[in-house]
Amino acid sequence: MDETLKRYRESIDNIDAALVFMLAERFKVTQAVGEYKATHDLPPADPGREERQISRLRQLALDANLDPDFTEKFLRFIIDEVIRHHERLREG
Ligand SMILES: O=C(O)C(=O)C[C@]1(C(=O)O)C=C[C@@H](O)C=C1
Repeated sequence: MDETLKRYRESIDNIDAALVFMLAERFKVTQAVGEYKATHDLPPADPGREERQISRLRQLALDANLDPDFTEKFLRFIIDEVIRHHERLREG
């Protein structure tokens, strides 16, 4: 394979691995949050918190030259999955 393309792909593979590890850590914490919410009778979703997260990350994306709409969609996708996990924990 072309050496340049091979080097780019090695870098992509490292970045993808880091993303998986970071997501695994995030879901570890949100699992604990879900258990806390379920035992303290707190609602699975907190729309105010989500609004603040999205607004903050949109700004960070702009600073980093990343598409803020893409960033919001990505975060929304993750948070929606977290809320589904929280709902399952609440149902027991
Ligand atoms: O911070 C919380 O309360 C969470 O449950 C975590 C989290 C998130 O994944 O960031 C998920 C659901 C809430 O609506 C807000 C944020």
